[in-house]
Amino acid sequence: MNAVIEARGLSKVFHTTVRRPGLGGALRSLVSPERVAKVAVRDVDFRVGKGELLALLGPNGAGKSTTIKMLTGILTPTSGEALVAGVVPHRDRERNAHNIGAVFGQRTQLWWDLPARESFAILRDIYGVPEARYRERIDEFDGLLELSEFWDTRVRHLSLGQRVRCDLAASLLHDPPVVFLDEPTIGMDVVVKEQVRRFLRHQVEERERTVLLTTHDMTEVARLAERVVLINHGRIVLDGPLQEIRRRFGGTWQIRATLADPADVQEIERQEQLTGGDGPDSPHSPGGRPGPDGPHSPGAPHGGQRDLSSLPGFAGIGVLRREGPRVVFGPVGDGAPSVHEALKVVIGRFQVTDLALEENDLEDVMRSAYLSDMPGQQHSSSSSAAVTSASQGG
Ligand SMILES: Nc1ncnc2c1ncn2[C@@H]1O[C@H](COP(=O)(O)OP(=O)(O)OP(=O)(O)O)[C@@H](O)[C@H]1O
Repeated sequence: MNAVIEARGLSKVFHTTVRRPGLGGALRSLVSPERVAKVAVRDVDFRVGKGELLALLGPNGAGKSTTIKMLTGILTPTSGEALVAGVVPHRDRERNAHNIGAVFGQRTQLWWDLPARESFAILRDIYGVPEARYRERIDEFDGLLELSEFWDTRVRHLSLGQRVRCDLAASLLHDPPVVFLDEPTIGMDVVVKEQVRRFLRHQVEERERTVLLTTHDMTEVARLAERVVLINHGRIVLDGPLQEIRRRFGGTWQIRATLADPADVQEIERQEQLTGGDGPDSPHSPGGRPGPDGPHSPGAPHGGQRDLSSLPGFAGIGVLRREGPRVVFGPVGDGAPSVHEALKVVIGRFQVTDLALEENDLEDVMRSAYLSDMPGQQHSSSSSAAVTSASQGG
């Protein structure tokens, strides 16, 4: 992959002065200030290719904004290197500014007392955008974000959703190949969020921009990101496709199917007997929906019980429950496929008359992923996702 954004061993340590409690403590702090080092980002490596949207995810205080600030040149890394469109951001801020657009959801780059139209004209002049190009882009952005209805309103009077739409358009006026978005849709209503997501998809798919996005909104992640980097305590704990994260931390899907062919039902019965299953709907069968803790949760089939792995293509797929021809398939073990892969296998092998899917909510998946990043926990490695075991950072 030809990387457009590259972080190599990127680290940032903040040094802050702590105030001791009480009046005596305050006086002592004045005379001999106590300095503490906070490692916000440690040894972070990732690459993002042209036309790729990567979601940088992690709990509060994980180090996402600090990483973005180093990649935009706002902060200088303590060690390691950032390279964005061939430029080291903090060393060549001017060239970097021409290559990137950035939106920090909580702040604006527009002039508070000017109407949006005038802010845009100033940015056009700063970046030297030719008039014809400027018109073209404004038309494109207006078509996607409906800016003209508040074009002449002072920025200070815009609603949050209107202001962020303006900020998004403003950040792309100079046609940068790289865009950084730090929680761009925070506080927006669902309609505006969807509009912004369509806009971002357009920028990635049609304009081949490279986008690095942080968000706590899992719907956003599901709609926009194919690949995610998960950061916790300043370290990368996982870098891989969203499907891989679902598989690893949220292997709790179910496929409910009614088999049309009695021969298929017999085949399943045979497999159940072969793998030492307790038979359909025994008191020992897993019963309800597996828990949110992944394949090893108490509800998931385990230890080969009702495992269908010996059927071609069924590795990692088992029977959770069965009542005659009505079968509930679910994941078995660490190598379980995603619900979409499993669905292909099930309908490829069996004729079904009735089908329903249930997949774990992405919020639950991410909660499991965040919680799994505890000292002493090891993630097993995988072919399609680079996984690093992380210890708790300071
Ligand atoms: N200027 C600073 N001085 C000292 N510590 C800082 C500074 N900026 C950030 N930190 C600390 O670095 C850590 C990472 O913060 P950062 O803002 O990067 O997290 P984040 O993942 O973006 O969190 P959130 O999702 O809450 O925005 C936090 O512990 C934070 O307190």
